[in-house]
Amino acid sequence: MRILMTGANGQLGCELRRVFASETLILKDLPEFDLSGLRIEEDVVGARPDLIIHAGAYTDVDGAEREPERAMAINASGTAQVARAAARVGARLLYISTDYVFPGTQRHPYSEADAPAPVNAYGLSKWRGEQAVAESGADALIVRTAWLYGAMGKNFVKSIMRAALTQPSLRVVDDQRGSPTSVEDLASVIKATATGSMQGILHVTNRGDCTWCEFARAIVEAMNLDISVLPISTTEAGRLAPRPAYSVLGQQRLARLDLAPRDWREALNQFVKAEQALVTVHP
Ligand SMILES: NC(=O)C1=CN([C@@H]2O[C@H](COP(=O)(O)OP(=O)(O)OC[C@H]3O[C@@H](n4cnc5c(N)ncnc54)[C@H](OP(=O)(O)O)[C@@H]3O)[C@@H](O)[C@H]2O)C=CC1
Ligand SMILES: Cc1cn([C@H]2C[C@H](O)[C@@H](COP(=O)(O)OP(=O)(O)O[C@H]3O[C@@H](C)C(=O)[C@@H](O)[C@H]3O)O2)c(=O)[nH]c1=O
Repeated sequence: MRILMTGANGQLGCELRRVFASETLILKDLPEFDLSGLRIEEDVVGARPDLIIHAGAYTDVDGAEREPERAMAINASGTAQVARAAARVGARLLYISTDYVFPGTQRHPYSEADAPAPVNAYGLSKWRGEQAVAESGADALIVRTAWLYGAMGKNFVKSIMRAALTQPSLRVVDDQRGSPTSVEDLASVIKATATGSMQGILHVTNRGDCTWCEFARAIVEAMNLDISVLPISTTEAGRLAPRPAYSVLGQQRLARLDLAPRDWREALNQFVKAEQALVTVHP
């Protein structure tokens, strides 16, 4: 199978390359492949893929608030080109989207049928991307995930692990709730749904939920460190972009497929141990 991956050098892209290593991979990322450019559709059509996994995106949430047009060009217009190309060549398309499409006003998990209403520019641009995928007529599955971490690239787990080794205490937001997700677990669900006929939207996260502060405490605990993690409010954190206060994604559709991933703590503990082992071997 010829698989075209966008965002191939990102944190999810690196894991997808590992999982799909036995297939013919067409890897796309900056600088040669720029989703904000005008040649994306032709480029993808020319590659004649059977499957497209579209993970490339502008993912800096505060950055998107500063330059919303650029986020929109990449995440919405770029995605529209990828989706049109998928429809033209008859390729199946998996588009990776986010919990940040939801407003966060609910206090029970969002289902695939709930209406998005993003509170920040990143979330809006990703939702526009979803709409373009749905309108393209391609054989497409929108995979919404959340709070991703993996060995490659920047993420919350690696930031907290670094900070915990150098700071006596940490201050972390305690009024936003979501579901941490390991790229390893997400990639195995992506693999399971890559072929087949599932369409529409699928929510995929690790099981369970927490606040960022609870997440940070679990990271510190997994590191066997005894430092305090102090809860703060979103306002105190002073980040530019608003974030949903609650963005837990309901997993009913995933459970029906018998694909429900592990509890977030189990996945996190394994990840932290592996990261620590790496640091011990290569100081
Ligand atoms: N990270 C998270 O917590 C979550 C992510 N998602 C979604 O999952 C997907 C993968 O995320 P993740 O791997 O974490 O993100 P990364 O930022 O690690 O990877 C995104 C990749 O896209 C590339 N990219 C950025 N701008 C462009 C552009 N103009 N043209 C082409 N490629 C570009 C990035 O390159 P460079 O690094 O050089 O900018 C990077 O390689 C994204 O679609 C994201 O929206 C969904 C939920 C949670
Ligand atoms: C590192 C850190 C973060 N925070 C807060 C800031 C923010 O409100 C919250 C999360 O911070 P981050 O900047 O790591 O995460 P953020 O960029 O909001 O993460 C999001 O990324 C995009 C791409 C997604 O799609 C989402 O699912 C989600 O993972 O935690 C602290 O309070 N203290 C800290 O030390």
